[in-house]
Amino acid sequence: MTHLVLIGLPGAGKTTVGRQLARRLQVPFVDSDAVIEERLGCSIREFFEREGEEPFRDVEETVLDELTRGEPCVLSTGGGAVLRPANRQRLRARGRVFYLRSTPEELMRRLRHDRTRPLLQVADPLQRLRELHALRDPLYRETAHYVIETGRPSVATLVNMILMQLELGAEAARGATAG
Ligand SMILES: Nc1ncnc2c1ncn2[C@@H]1O[C@H](COP(=O)(O)OP(=O)(O)O)[C@@H](O)[C@H]1O
Ligand SMILES: O=C(O)C1=C[C@@H](OP(=O)(O)O)[C@@H](O)[C@H](O)C1
Ligand SMILES: [Mg+2]
Repeated sequence: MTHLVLIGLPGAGKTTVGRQLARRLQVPFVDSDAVIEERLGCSIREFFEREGEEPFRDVEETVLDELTRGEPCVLSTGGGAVLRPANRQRLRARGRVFYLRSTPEELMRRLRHDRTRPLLQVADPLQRLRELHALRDPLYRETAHYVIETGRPSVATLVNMILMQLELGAEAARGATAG
């Protein structure tokens, strides 16, 4: 078992799907944002407002490095985990990475009433999600081993889709060894 890493924009379902996936596999679940908040002693939103984005990214890089060296787990990341090249390389090299992909419109529907996402506390959050999508979609794709479209499927179906991809990957590896 290696680290199973979930990446994607805010609202993609990284935390929700990750928790269920870990339960199904009976492995530990870690959300890097929760670890960061514990370390900061305050919410990410408060830290963003007080210190700005770069100090947050520094802590995020350290935490992601530590977690991907540690015990294998399902690791749900924050939406900006792919911004730094070092993070992209480490996540891809140390785990199997799943990009939970969605449209900005669907993400907006999910996060309409959510006030915990610092990057979306702007006058036009849908426009912000569109910008983030345009900027980051190539970075998520570069980092991921698998892309999972999350528009319609329920959380339980998404978990099954991920498990199926893992099983197919394991079969292909067995076939390569046998052949
Ligand atoms: N596949 C899905 N279908 C419908 N709602 C979802 C789905 N995945 C997540 N959600 C909902 O969207 C919101 C954001 O999910 P969350 O797991 O916090 O996303 P992330 O960690 O990627 O930012 C939550 O209210 C969650 O219940
Ligand atoms: O997209 C981003 O840059 C961020 C996403 C957040 O996590 P979620 O993707 O779980 O909202 C959190 O890490 C921080 O607010 C920054
Ligand atoms: Mg999350």
